[in-house]
Amino acid sequence: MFAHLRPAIWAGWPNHRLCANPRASYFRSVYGAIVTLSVEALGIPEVKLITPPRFADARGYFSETFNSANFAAAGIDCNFIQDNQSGSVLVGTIRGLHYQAPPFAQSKLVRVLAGAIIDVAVDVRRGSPTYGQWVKATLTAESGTQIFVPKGFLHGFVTLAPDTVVAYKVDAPYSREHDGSVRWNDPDLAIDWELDGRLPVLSEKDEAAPLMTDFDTPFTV
Ligand SMILES: Cc1cn([C@H]2C[C@H](O)[C@@H](COP(=O)(O)OP(=O)(O)O[C@H]3O[C@@H](C)C(=O)[C@@H](O)[C@H]3O)O2)c(=O)[nH]c1=O
Repeated sequence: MFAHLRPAIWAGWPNHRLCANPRASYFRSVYGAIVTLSVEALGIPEVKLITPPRFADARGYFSETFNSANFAAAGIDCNFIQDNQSGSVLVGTIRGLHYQAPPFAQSKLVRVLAGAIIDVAVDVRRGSPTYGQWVKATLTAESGTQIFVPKGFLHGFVTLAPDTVVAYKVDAPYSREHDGSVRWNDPDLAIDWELDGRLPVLSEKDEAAPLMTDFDTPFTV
């Protein structure tokens, strides 16, 4: 009699990256929903890929996109104090590579509300064994996957779909005086933005950002 309320398996599942990771901590309920917070370390282990559970039913789904206790238990213990959102009209819009210097350094928890991005985090912690290395992950509104970028990393993304909306939490307030950037196409970083020959859409600030060789990082491990 309640067949119309029977949960549907969430169409955004599976996320192939997590399926491929035998250490990922997830399982499915009898209804097919993912019921644990999944946290996967990326190539630089301080950067995490996170998939919160989604509970699907005939209406759609419900998801706790952030729960401070559950995230802290999974190792992401930040006091997020500001929520940001940006909308990018065109495919191939790049925002980045950005940071805020101490004492306004920010950890970021990034997700996509509409469309899709490739998100990039670059380690710029002086003395880090992975200094100058970067990781990237595809985030989509459909999958609900998030990326955690700690302090000491440059952050940027490229949009893969028109009208992409990105939301992120930060644990320090915006400070124009501490805002900094490094050039998105720095030759030493050589980030593959997967632009397929397209020219990116950039802000004037990002177009004129300094190269890594001229960047005196304010971060140490
Ligand atoms: C980031 C930020 C910007 N602004 C203002 C400043 C400016 O007038 C306008 C646009 O700022 P931007 O050009 O820096 O916006 P954007 O290029 O989207 O900057 C963002 O890029 C991504 C990749 C990040 O990681 C973020 O931390 C942030 O740096 O918004 C705030 O008022 N508060 C904020 O927290």
